Amino acid sequence: FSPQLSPSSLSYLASSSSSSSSSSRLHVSFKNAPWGFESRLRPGGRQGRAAPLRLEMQQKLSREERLQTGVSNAQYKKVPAKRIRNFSIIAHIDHGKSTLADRLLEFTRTVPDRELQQQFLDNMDIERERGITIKLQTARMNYNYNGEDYVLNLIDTPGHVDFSYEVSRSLIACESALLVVDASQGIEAQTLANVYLALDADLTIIPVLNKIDLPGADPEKVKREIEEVIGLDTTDSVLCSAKAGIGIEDILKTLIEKTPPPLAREEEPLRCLIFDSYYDPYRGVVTYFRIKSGRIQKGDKIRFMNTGKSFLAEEIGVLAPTQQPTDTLEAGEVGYLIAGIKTVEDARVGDTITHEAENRRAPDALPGYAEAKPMVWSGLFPTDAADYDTLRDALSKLKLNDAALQFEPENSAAMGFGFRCGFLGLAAHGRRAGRGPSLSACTRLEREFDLDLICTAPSVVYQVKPMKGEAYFLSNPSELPEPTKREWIAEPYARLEMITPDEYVGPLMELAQNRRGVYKDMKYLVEGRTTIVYEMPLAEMVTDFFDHLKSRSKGYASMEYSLIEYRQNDLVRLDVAVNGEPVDALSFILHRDNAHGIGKELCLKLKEIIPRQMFKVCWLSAMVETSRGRRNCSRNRLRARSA
Ligand SMILES: Nc1nc2c(ncn2[C@@H]2O[C@H](COP(=O)(O)OP(=O)(O)OP(=O)(O)O)[C@@H](O)[C@H]2O)c(=O)[nH]1
Repeated sequence: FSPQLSPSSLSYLASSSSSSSSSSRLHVSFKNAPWGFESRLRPGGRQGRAAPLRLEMQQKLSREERLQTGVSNAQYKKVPAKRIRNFSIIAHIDHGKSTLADRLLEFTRTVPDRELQQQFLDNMDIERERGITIKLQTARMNYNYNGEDYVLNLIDTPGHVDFSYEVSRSLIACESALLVVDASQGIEAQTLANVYLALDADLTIIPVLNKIDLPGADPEKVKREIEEVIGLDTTDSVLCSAKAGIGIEDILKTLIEKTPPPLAREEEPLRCLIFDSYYDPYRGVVTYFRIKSGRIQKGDKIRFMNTGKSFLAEEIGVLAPTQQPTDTLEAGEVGYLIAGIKTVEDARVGDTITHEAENRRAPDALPGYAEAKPMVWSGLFPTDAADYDTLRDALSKLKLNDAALQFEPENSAAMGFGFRCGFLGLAAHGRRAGRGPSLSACTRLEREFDLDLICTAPSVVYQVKPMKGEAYFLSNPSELPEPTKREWIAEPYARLEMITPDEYVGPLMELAQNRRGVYKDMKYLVEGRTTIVYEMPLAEMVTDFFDHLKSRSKGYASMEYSLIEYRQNDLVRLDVAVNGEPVDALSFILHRDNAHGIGKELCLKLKEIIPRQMFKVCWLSAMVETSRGRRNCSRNRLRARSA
């Protein structure tokens, strides 16, 4: 323990899987430690006996230090375009994408020591703890095959559907994709969604059947499933175990032989596709790009074609996987750019970089650019009002790194001052743990900025047509005009695809039906699995749909969704009043048919949660709009117990 560490700089997270198990662990991380180290406290004694804690300390090294240890093959080598292979790894969550990426880096000796940091590519703490990839990371590998030097650019994609636009941009930057499927589980919903994106991007798909070391693995069955459901030929598929390091060389060989090399278009005007960007506090925004045509040089004056902003290319280079500056990069290569950009909003994923000079400028941008818009909104309030400024600064900092994050001040009589924040989507990694959609952002705020926050229930963006004027989008339910002042409300619908073992089809259909789902399609897959398609309001999915899906299917079903359109519905606003005063932060919009039941349930919950007082403090009621005004929906008002 370093003397600089005060108790307040120490935060810990206890994660004990079961109290009786000797594997229960206490994770301790030191916030202000000079070179951040992690320690694990493990019960040292036998099961069930109170015993002194044993302390294991593992010093974490920085990336650079890590690369200096052991032998590395990461030095920048220029090779002609015909010996470059740009590829991605696509998979359903937990099918082993990051583990495989790790193994590839290790096998090509790009990252020398595997023990030092597992899953090099998932480099954020939260991701490592949860084992989920949030941000893209790319890595350049040198590999000698048949006596020739090849460069393999791995573009890691985010695993979750919320990032499907980012996934699609990463895929466009590649020529092939390794489709990793868990050989003990088979195809899952996200496998299909990712394959469709890869097919849209015209990629060569190489099936990789992972986890063949597991006793339950049945690669032949999964191959049949891939052929029948996706229609891919599996003759060239590779069997591997990323964990045990089996089949890695075969993957590299297949990758080199099957992936088409990028087109050599050095003489055409410069066009680089941005597939990722992040904010570095010391260097500004770092942009990752793939050069589709032309050549970029350090010191070039460049232009981002969709935002119209111009910058000077102060530094360009490759990611091997640490940044290695170079002077020039040519068509087919993947690299990074530092150009004094202040926020990631100026270097958006999907934008095209070209030269600023008119005679060198590309005539048109690469297709497919879109601006990421937040789909799920939630209120964030600091539990201590004095933290309001810290929260605002923290959100501004997060925004530097997340172009889709939006926030605006919100003032609630009950909660005080806070912010209404918009996030990209449902973020299954949050729901997995049974928490709200903003978990990832919330956890980061709490962890990195030492804040204690209250997050309100998530809501979606509605479309409202007032009696006078144009329809507009509304993210804050408390701003919904009165029933007499509006014509209609529309809500976003998503196409939902669930894959499940046959025996859970009934419970899952019932779940979808209860959530206002409209049945669309059902198909039988290979050996006892079924895919069911519904169209469902997004609002019905944002809260706990995923948890219910998992519990009704005992964890076996998987889901995937994509937004389709806005549809008008009989929607109303439900206000919650405590002691007669409506609490605006608790307002939400829902279907009229559900209003009574949900309002009543909410009142009962609040009755339990609100602490008892020495005097008659409140009655709780949920009020629902009717065309004539408001109606109290919990008929027998629930009286909170007075002392
Ligand atoms: N037995 C076995 N386990 C594996 C293998 N590959 C990965 N795993 C385990 O599967 C789990 C998930 O692996 P990840 O590599 O994190 O999966 P991922 O697809 O990157 O997951 P996300 O980042 O959440 O999308 C981890 O516990 C791995 O140790 C394998 O070949 N065999």
